[in-house]
Amino acid sequence: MKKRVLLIGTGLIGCSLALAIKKEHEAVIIGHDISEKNLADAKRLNIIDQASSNIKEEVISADLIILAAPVDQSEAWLEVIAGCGEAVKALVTDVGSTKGRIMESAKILQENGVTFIGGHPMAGSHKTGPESAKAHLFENAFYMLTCYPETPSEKTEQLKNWLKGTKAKFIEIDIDGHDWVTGVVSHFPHLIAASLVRQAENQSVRHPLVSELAAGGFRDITRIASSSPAMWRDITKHNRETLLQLLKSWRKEMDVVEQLVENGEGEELLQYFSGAKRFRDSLPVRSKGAITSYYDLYIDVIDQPGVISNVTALLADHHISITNIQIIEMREDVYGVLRISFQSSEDRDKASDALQSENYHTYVV
Ligand SMILES: NC(=O)C1=CN([C@@H]2O[C@H](COP(=O)(O)OP(=O)(O)OC[C@H]3O[C@@H](n4cnc5c(N)ncnc54)[C@H](O)[C@@H]3O)[C@@H](O)[C@H]2O)C=CC1
Ligand SMILES: O=C(O)C(=O)Cc1ccc(O)cc1
Repeated sequence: MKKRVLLIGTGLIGCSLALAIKKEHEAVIIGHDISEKNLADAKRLNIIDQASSNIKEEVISADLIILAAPVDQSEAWLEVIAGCGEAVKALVTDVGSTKGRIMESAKILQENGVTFIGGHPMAGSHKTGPESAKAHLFENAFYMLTCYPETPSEKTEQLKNWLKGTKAKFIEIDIDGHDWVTGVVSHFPHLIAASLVRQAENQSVRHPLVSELAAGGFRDITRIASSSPAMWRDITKHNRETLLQLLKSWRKEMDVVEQLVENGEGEELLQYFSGAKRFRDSLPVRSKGAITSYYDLYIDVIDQPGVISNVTALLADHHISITNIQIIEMREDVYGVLRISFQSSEDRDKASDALQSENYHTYVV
């Protein structure tokens, strides 16, 4: 008999996992969601095989349960699963960006002999829902796993086997370590990106050029501020302690910066920026990190009606999806530049080949 996977939350991450599981396993995937639309889209796109009709029965008959709703909601689902008692035989996991509270709440499953292993695939997008899901979303990305000291290692291996189609790099990490590291490299940068954008908005009333000039690089460094506010609300609530500690140390860092600016002493400033450059330049270039990278391709285009739709239609014909498109400069009869972002370097290379074969001039910066 085919194994049964119950996916609770048929959004971007849940559906991407479902697609990756389907590549490697002959399982039946049952979806459940409070959004009728997302559930229907997941079914229409053949990501799930069926929508759940009786959720308690599905919990009991599942071999694997994946909680892929926002972190606050996944906590509530743990209680529903615990309520099904010892009849539950599934291995249970989640995809939440934070682990402390989830792992604490999931302890109730142990009383029924049910294994819960926390999961966090460290890749995503600012898009949501099943239509943005991709089987290769997690390829080469880190996939953090958190266990209890008593979790049998064969259960962890079982989960990795279920998820092998993701082609992610699994890392087992302790719960506090997870929330600290992701706090530093993902959650805290999100707070700062949001506050930078709000600062620019506040200052834009003083000078209208602020918005104009915030295009380009400012948009790039604040890109993550455009991802789901509801998701980040929940992450911030769940990783509160880490974020408060990081805010304290950031304030100290800002005091140092303020002093440097006030002193205006060249050598001190040079040392500060050199230190930042040194550490940044030492970061691995080719591996994926906590914040999704986008792969940009630049295309020279002349301003003629329909040029953008020609480019996007060509890419659609080659089944290449784009994550963003921006015109950098375009005046009548003058060459402009289109910047198109892709989710992988493979997509970017395919796009470049397709466009060059139609005589477009493309380049990577
Ligand atoms: N978006 C990203 O880049 C990443 C997100 N995550 C985590 O993945 C989880 C899901 O995020 P996404 O897939 O990006 O969001 P999404 O918005 O695409 O999907 C979430 C889904 O959960 C459903 N949902 C909400 N409340 C529910 C409930 N009570 N019961 C059942 N379904 C419910 C929503 O209707 C939606 O279909 C979050 O916990 C997030 O922290 C982890 C890694 C990356
Ligand atoms: O939008 C982006 O670039 C991200 O940073 C995606 C992301 C969001 C939340 C996570 O827990 C992990 C990855």
